[in-house]
Amino acid sequence: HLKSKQKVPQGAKLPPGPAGKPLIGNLLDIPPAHSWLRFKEWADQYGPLFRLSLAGREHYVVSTEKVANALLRERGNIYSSREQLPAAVKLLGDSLRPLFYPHDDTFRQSRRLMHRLCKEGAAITYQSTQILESTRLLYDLIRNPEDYEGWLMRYSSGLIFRVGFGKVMKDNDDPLLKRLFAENHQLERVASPGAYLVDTFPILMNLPDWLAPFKRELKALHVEEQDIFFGLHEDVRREVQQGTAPDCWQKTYIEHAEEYKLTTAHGAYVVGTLFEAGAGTTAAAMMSWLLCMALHPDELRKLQQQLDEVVGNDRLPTFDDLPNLPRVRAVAKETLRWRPVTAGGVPHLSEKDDVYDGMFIPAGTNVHANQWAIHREEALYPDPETFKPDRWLEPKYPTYREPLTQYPNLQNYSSFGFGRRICPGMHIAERSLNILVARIAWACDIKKKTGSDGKQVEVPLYDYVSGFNVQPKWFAFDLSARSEERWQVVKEAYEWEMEHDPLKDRRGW
Ligand code: HEM
Repeated sequence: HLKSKQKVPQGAKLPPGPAGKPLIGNLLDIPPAHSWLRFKEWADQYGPLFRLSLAGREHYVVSTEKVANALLRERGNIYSSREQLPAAVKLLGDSLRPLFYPHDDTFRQSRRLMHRLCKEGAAITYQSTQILESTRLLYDLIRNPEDYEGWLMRYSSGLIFRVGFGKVMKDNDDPLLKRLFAENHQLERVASPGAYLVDTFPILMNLPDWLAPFKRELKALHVEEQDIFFGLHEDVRREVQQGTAPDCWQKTYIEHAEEYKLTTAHGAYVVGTLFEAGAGTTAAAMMSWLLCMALHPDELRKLQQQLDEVVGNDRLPTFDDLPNLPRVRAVAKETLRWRPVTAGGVPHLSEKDDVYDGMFIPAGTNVHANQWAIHREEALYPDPETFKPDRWLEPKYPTYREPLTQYPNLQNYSSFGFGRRICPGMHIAERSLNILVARIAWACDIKKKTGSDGKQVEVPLYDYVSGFNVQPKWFAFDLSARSEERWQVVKEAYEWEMEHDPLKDRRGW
């Protein structure tokens, strides 16, 4: 049903775009990494909706919030599918259903389950876990700032470990965590179109296994993924039977399974997906925030000033402080604008022929909402290359909104996608980013390093890893407690949290 009639209707035309080569189209014009930068240049040249053709497949790139909302949100009945990569689908088949077929009941039930676990009312109940894990983060970050990537990963995955499975992550070299990340890394590779040649040339799929090593690789990958998710699910199921399971997503699912018409494998997969989608993204956003602070000491100072006024010197910020900390929320929001985590957007697939603003969009088009460009639209974000939290705080900017006790917030922000596919973890992510920004800025100074020659060691503006989650490559900067008193506050909070940890007897240390 995805086949377009491919005839451009009368009065409409195809959108503009760079000219391609015969057969392969624009395939070779797309840089293998950081493609959103090239896409932004093309948007400047061709406008907010331009067309690429990749080996016979249509890829349209959207570069303003207006067009993204008009298509992906307002016409969500057409634009809510995902491309089913032939390599993945042929080999993995049914197990991908929860996330791929928007008109299939499995998809609806999966999103319903995710909503139950992650909606705002639920997210509020995870705040105490965010307080606990953020206190652990501070305690270790101050003692060993060089390993900031590891501590942020432990925070974001440790949070989901606790609320998702009732398990505690000890260190950032937890063996299960390593397995999950190795797996996640592979999955991102498989999920990026073109990673497997077979997605570009489906005919390769017909090769026998011995000529097609990628087939074995994919199968092994999926077996490992199922194995991990199923293992976690089984652990919780056993505990539910024994009456010892702590409250967690798996337990909620197991106890209410009959309300969701999902197979056990799909249910386990849905909860596993929340982990896969939520851990790396949150950590990546915070790595970019550290970069922003190292680059903008004046912004960190303003942030600390507000924190000192609202919170004082004697205690760490809590969730109750956040309505009074608009600058914390503005800084988090501006970080996601300036260095978006899913920079090129997560593509949606259209399922019906459509016309927008006189331009024809055939069924089966991959629509990319390029956040890098969306967040740099001059009219909305004047001086877009400048990191400027004030644009969310001062009435003279187009993005300002009243009242400051509520705005800025991250709800419906383009960073979290659009319409029926909008990030279900948004409420949890928003709380994580806000509380981490508040607590790290309250407790720590962040600045560029001074080299042995007495000069500042520069921090690169944009030296990012290539991959699905966009995070700065490890960089050198100084982080330390703002004072001995504040370090004492952190230590005491840490001891209190460890003592009152509801999963204390499950920690194993
Ligand atoms: C800073 C943190 C995060 C960012 C920037 C982010 C961003 C996104 C984006 C852009 C999408 C695609 C939306 C679309 O297709 O229109 C997405 C999907 C998703 N996110 Fe997040 N996310 C974050 C954190 C989280 C967390 C904490 C969770 C889980 C607790 C989560 C779970 C998911 C899931 C399961 C999907 C797939 C939804 C679907 O395809 O239907 N995310 N996220």
